[in-house]
Amino acid sequence: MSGYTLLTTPATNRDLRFTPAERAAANLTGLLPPAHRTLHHQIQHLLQKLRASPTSLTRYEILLNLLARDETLFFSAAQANLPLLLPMIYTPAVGDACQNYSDLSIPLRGMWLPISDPAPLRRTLDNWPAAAVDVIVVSDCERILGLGDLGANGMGIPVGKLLLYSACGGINPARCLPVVLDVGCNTPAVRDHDAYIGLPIPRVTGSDYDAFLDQFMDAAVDKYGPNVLIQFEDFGNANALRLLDRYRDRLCCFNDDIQGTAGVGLAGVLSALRVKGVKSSLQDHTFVFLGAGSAGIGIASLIVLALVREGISEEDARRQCWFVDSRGLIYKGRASVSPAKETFAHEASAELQAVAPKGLLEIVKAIKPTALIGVSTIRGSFSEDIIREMGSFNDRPIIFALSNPTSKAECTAEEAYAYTDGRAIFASGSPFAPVRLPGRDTNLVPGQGNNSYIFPGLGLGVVMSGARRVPDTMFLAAADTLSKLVDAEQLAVSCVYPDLNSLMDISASIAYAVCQEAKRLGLNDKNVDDLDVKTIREMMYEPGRGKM
Ligand SMILES: NC(=O)C1=CN([C@@H]2O[C@H](COP(=O)(O)OP(=O)(O)OC[C@H]3O[C@@H](n4cnc5c(N)ncnc54)[C@H](OP(=O)(O)O)[C@@H]3O)[C@@H](O)[C@H]2O)C=CC1
Ligand SMILES: CC(=O)C(=O)O
Ligand SMILES: [Mg+2]
Repeated sequence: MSGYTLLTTPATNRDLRFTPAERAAANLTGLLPPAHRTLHHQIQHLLQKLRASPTSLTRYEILLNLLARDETLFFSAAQANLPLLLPMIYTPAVGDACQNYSDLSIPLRGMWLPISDPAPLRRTLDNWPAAAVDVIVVSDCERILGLGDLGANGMGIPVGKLLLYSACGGINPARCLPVVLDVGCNTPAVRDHDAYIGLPIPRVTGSDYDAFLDQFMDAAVDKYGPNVLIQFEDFGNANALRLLDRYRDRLCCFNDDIQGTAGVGLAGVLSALRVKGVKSSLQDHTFVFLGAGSAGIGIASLIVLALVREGISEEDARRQCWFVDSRGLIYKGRASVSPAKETFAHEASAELQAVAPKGLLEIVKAIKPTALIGVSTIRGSFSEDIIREMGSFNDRPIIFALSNPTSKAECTAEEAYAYTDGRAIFASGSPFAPVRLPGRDTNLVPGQGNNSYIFPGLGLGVVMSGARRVPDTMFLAAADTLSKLVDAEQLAVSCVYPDLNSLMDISASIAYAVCQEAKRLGLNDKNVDDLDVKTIREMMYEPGRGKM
């Protein structure tokens, strides 16, 4: 490749970094101004521009435009500055981006597949430029973060997840495919907006929806082979678990909101057990989940798997997890309990049944959980009195406000710490800054309990091992690995996740654990015997090195 093509191909463009000799050799003379810049200089300039940029949307535009022009600069900057850039391309900014998608000045990226298109999906997939794809992130955008149904505007999520696959998980961006299955949108304000980019129809459901999903899964496997990893993302509650159950034993797929979140949730809990002052066994804990959807049921199911591994019966393990949904506490015999919720519907005394519809405070008083996990999308639902109540019978209450984006978090880090005199072990789905309580001389550091700690490394392990399926035990292995990477320094400031700066290394460790699990289960189509963490780390995509 040379000349104009070299400059206009994002993967090869090195912009003002081309040296005079390279410019002469590649017919670039005259196509670039005379100045020469180093990568370091350009990263610093980018960071300056981002810091001066006024809103999350303008920063998102800067970054997505850069990505479409110069992948080396984009991923080099991202990999070297993950704590700064992640919130700009992922949560919380990606929520703003999806809510304003049709007004953004960014190049379109990914494939939108409308259910109304009569062309076979298999043929449409041929329009994607890459012949080989390792990972597909697909959404029907019915539940974008905690923001609801955003229809085709939800593309920011598959795109953002795949940027993390490359920036944190070392998968070559050329081998990633973001997909929106456009089956309509049930949010009138989105659908009826005159600039809406998707199908302006109510959501298609039932057998037509299922047939479309089947067609997509078949087309993806036919085009990219049985080892292509398909990640379901931000499907609504009525479909998420159902689709996972439909495909998980047939294809190489997982649901990130159920299983990825489970991995990060369990890892946070395991780390919390190591924070000074907390009882050291999972068996001693009682969990109350606010929200009984994909994320909550996913986390609880993996906690159950971890407890069963410790020798607890599955039934007893489930009894350690209680759920509260929009109708109150779930218990055996309550009305409106779906099969997934039924698994965690326990016998409840008459007193507890009486408390069930009264709200979270009364439920917390009655159950006295050691851990309160928020996956409800309801900002402020962990109110001051609830947090204080958690602190009244726990030395170190575990309080995870995992709903995204920040505007949907059940409470802030500051609230969790302030109302427990700094005793809360807090984590949140979107980032919060460290908190210094009055009169203290050290910060408390909230960990980011986000599945971004899990899916990049998990996907990398699946790709490297050629695993044909993605069983739950891979998420157990990922959670164990993630938790073990939290060091004493982090635990001392109540942080239950490792430093975000080390996400590439974390992903290498998780990938190794996943490869070993694939081998243990006989699922690996590739030989993993020669892989260790160091080898995996060296194979991961970094701009200019890119062995993956
Ligand atoms: N940190 C992370 O890594 C992740 C965070 N999340 C976040 O978690 C949140 C939930 O996601 P997900 O589980 O997939 O969503 P779902 O739509 O599957 O589930 C939402 C749940 O919240 C419940 N809920 C809604 N309103 C209330 C209320 N007022 N009180 C109690 N419960 C309520 C719903 O109740 P009902 O069943 O009665 O309708 C439902 O059970 C989102 O904000 C998402 O961004 C999700 C995945 C990963
Ligand atoms: C993080 C994530 O996957 C979500 O909030 O949906
Ligand atoms: Mg999600």
